[in-house]
Amino acid sequence: MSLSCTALSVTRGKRTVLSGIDFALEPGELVCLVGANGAGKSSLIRCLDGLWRPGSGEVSIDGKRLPSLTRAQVARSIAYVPQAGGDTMSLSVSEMVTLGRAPHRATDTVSLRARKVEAALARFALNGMETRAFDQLSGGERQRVLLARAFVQEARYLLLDEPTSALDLRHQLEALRTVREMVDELQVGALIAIHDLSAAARFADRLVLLEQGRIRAAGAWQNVLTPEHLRGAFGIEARVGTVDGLPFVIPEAQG
Ligand SMILES: Nc1ncnc2c1ncn2[C@@H]1O[C@H](COP(=O)(O)OP(=O)(O)OP(=O)(O)O)[C@@H](O)[C@H]1O
Repeated sequence: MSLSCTALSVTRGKRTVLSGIDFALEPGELVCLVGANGAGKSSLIRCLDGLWRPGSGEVSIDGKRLPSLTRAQVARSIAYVPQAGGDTMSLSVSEMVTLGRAPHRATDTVSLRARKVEAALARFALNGMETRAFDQLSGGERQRVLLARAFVQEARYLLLDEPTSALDLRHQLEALRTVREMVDELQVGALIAIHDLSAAARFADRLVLLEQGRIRAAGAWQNVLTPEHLRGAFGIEARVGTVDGLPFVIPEAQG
């Protein structure tokens, strides 16, 4: 079982945004997708969720090719959290999170749905905010609501596009820990596009580094976050190491 793509290429306008991507995400693993602005991280996530059709190549969910699946079928397998700011519906926090149960409408009882939503609100520290309007929340609060909505969806695969970019340090750590727990306890597969390389190395089983629409490197963080790859993909010199077993990446002062 996996969420996978083979020989995926995407063109937008005259621009090739992804080229020859082979990738598979398996249940029970957390993969971080890293790369410079415009490298193609969001584009790959949109293709894997079926929101964008690739120009060539194919995407499969557990062996079934994407164009043959309905949106409802995709939603039972994949929970997608877009970059912050994409969602501006004027619903309450509790209504937004409840939307995550839509794929289970046929089998949910009212009380089961309420219990699941309540558990998700608690997990993302949203208790007491249930009646607040989503579009009046701060960026970080919105991200937590969108994570709770993905959590309650109980999909096998999670696609998270920069889910922690607006979170403060504590909530960032808690959100990534929660995703790690979901991966370990519930055996979901999670793909997270993220700019924080230290956090990526800390929480992911493996990293995929994109550069101009191609995979430049993939594997254990020690093999991906090398001086050569960081220079090539980001144009920086960086110090990479561990402190008490926790990985860090610190850019050097540029001359
Ligand atoms: N709708 C579009 N039309 C044309 N080009 C697009 C479109 N969406 C994205 N692109 C281009 O595709 C490339 C990849 O964009 P993408 O958003 O996937 O990058 P990213 O790695 O997620 O970047 P960031 O870190 O800034 O979020 C960029 O050059 C971008 O300008």
